[in-house]
Amino acid sequence: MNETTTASPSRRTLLGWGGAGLALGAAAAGGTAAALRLGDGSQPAASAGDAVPFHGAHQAGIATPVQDRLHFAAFDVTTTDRAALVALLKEWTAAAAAMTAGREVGDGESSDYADNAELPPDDTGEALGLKPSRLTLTFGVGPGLFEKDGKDRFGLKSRRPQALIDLPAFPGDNLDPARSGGDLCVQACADDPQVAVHAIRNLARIGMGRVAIRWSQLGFGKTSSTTPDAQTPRNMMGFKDGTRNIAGTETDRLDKHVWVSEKDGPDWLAGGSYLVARRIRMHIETWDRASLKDQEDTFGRTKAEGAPQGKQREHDEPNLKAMKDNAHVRLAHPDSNNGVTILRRGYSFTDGTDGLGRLDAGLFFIAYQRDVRDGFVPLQRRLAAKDALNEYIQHVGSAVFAVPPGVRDKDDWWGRALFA
Ligand SMILES: C=CC1=C(C)c2cc3[nH]c(cc4nc(cc5[nH]c(cc1n2)c(C)c5CCC(=O)O)C(CCC(=O)O)=C4C)c(C)c3C=C
Ligand SMILES: [Fe+2]
Repeated sequence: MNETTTASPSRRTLLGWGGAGLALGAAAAGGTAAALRLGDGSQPAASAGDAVPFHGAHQAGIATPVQDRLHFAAFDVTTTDRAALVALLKEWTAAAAAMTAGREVGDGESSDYADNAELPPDDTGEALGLKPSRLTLTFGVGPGLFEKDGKDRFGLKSRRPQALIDLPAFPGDNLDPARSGGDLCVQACADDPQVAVHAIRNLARIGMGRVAIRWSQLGFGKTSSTTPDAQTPRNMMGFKDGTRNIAGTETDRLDKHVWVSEKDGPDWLAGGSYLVARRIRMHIETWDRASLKDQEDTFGRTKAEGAPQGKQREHDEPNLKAMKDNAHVRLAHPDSNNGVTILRRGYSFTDGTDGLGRLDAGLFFIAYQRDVRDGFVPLQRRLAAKDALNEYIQHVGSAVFAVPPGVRDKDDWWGRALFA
């Protein structure tokens, strides 16, 4: 698994080192960043400025510790040329490896480093001087890449995973097509919002003429944790969110519930996962008028401590029968769903106010799973039918992506096995 490295030179420092910086960058691209940067083989301790290695068996940004900020982008592929798409994915991979290591895209931002001062710089520059900030870039492919309007656009139709279904409609959905779907996605997570936004902006810029951003979502205040020792974050409803999630260290549970195995197929996806994203709007003003008792009954947990109802401490084992029949946690718990378990990695969002003066705020829900047909779909069917939380939320955006395994080394690239 990808580990966080402690040495965290800023982008400018790396440039300042000149040749040394370039040599370090090349080594990072070879997958030895952690060892080189530490130099002593010791285990790294994560902190907010660090770099998370880009190369590995699985993509970073799934089981790796959750960062503070999100910029998620879904892209439409606008080119019809398979070779142009492949070239883009190679360029994206090189740029992603550089940015996650805290380096600039291509030759950099300023004309000092560009080949030709008459051209725009390779990097837009706003992350210059900022630390890597644990930036992870996680890449996925949507159903439309395989087939759209009955057309096999890139000769990939036969390679579509059976589990990459078009999600069914759920009761209560009010999905906006302009905030749903996408042929490709990139999930950028970082501890500094400017680093995450810079990454998506530069990928979009590289993709000009071949892809176009369909929709994107900024997120803050992570609403999940893959590191159970850390304090559990709270969502916009004021409740601890992520108490019972799969931890990044639980390799058995990750293998069982998150990573696609070789026998699941298809081959190109082994070691990858499936991502479901849902933009879930909260009716904040209604929630804020609900009594504490109603709020706690809605989730089946206490607000202050986050303990399951009838228990004292946050991490006490829930007694589902102590919760109301329609409590969110009771309905979502694996014991109520034949063991169904997903890895949640969502973020809060606030996108100003709507035309009626209400906050446009909520949860940008992200879940990773080994098969959406045994993960998000049955869970959401149950929640959509019965969840007390439905009084206060509405799903307004939706997308599903297959997330390939990790990029192995500097010769590998996002989607290589798919296009092979
Ligand atoms: C389809 C899956 C889920 C959706 C959609 C969903 C939306 C949603 N959840 C919260 C807040 C909380 N969820 C909590 C637990 C929880 N939620 C899901 C699944 C979905 N949630 C699961 C599988 C679980 C874990 C159940 C368990 O094993 O006990 C909690 C409790 C704390 C925790 O365990 O994380 C909160 C709080 C909101 C606000 C929301 C939509 C806006
Ligand atoms: Fe939930």
